[in-house]
Amino acid sequence: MKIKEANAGALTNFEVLDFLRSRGASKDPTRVIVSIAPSEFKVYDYLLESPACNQTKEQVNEFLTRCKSYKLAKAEVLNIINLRPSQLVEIVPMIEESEKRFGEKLEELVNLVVEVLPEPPKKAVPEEEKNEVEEDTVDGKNTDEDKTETANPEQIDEDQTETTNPEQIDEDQTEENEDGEQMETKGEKKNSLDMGVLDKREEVIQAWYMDDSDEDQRLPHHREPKEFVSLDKLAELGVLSWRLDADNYETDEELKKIREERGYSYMDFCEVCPEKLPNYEEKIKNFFEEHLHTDEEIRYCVAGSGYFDVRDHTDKWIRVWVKKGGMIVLPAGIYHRFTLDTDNYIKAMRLFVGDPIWTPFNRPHDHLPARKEYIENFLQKEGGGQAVDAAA
Ligand SMILES: CSCCC(=O)/C(O)=C/O
Ligand SMILES: [Fe+2]
Ligand code: NI
Repeated sequence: MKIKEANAGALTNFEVLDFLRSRGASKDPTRVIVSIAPSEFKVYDYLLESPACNQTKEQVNEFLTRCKSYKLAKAEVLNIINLRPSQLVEIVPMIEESEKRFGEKLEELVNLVVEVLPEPPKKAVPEEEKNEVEEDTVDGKNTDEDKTETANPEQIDEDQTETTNPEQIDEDQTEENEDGEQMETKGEKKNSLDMGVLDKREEVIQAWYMDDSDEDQRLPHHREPKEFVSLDKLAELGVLSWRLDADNYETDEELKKIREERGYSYMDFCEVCPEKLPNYEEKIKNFFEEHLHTDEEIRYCVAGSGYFDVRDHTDKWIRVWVKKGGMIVLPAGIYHRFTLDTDNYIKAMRLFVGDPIWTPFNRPHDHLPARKEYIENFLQKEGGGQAVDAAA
């Protein structure tokens, strides 16, 4: 993460801590190997004792999404995430005219904070200081009204279905993609509060590990507690994702660029619902049979939503929820399946390199070159975890 524009907006303490960790900051007492300045280590040590220490990107995203209905100011959201108020007396000083604006809903907001954001680390307070601390703070936490508790991050400068309207674009226009297909457009909004989520894709694409229940496939099937999977983790499995402007897909330059770079010359739409999809019941059943394709499966959700389930390195199911604006690429050879969610509707743009082949190869189909290549490229890579022999 590079901060290119100072004062572009404040980051949450969690983001600063995440950044420092990504650069190698750890509790390792020697602190000589990593290229972190002593002043940055001070920030790191401070943050380790703050609520940011136990937060995850998924939790912060969930909070950012769920607190939107309260129409809080950015500074208010920032303070809430950084300080994690767990009682009314703690949240009141963080919100301007809290009583007038929220009344009883303030309690709801506190409940949301407590539900979504984890408890901060317990401070080891020396006996003799205990009384003093209790006098100055509410519940052991500083609630100074004027203070926006951020770690001043600007200063860290570092360097087979029915189709409609099939379309074929000229394949010669396409170029080999070098890398960076996952990159966000440069010069966009830079911080989580502006974006509403830490990664704008995560507003329309979320992933989590599934439970083992046999209940209705259209239910979310979260584990208890929820175990979210980041989009970066999905990319390690070869699952790429973008957030695009689904209301303007005809003219969307970003989509055009992706299609050109990746050679997606073919395009059509697939609407999954009983009224629009012939042999609906049979198709729904087939989509949910675990299978692979010998080419990428590219789906861009332009309306509705649905679940694409993919297997991870250890053969566990990850559920990828794709909503309007979310586009994903499942690599050739990955075992996966698809189901509608309880809203029972999706309209997806299907893209393909050249003439489309939709054939699903139901598991097991491990002898196929596409499967072998997938294992080699994604499951046997360093840090890729235990590769799975699906034939077993
Ligand atoms: C939303 S597109 C229908 C699902 C599909 O085409 C497929 O291949 C799932 O694996
Ligand atoms: Fe598929
Ligand atoms: Ni398919």
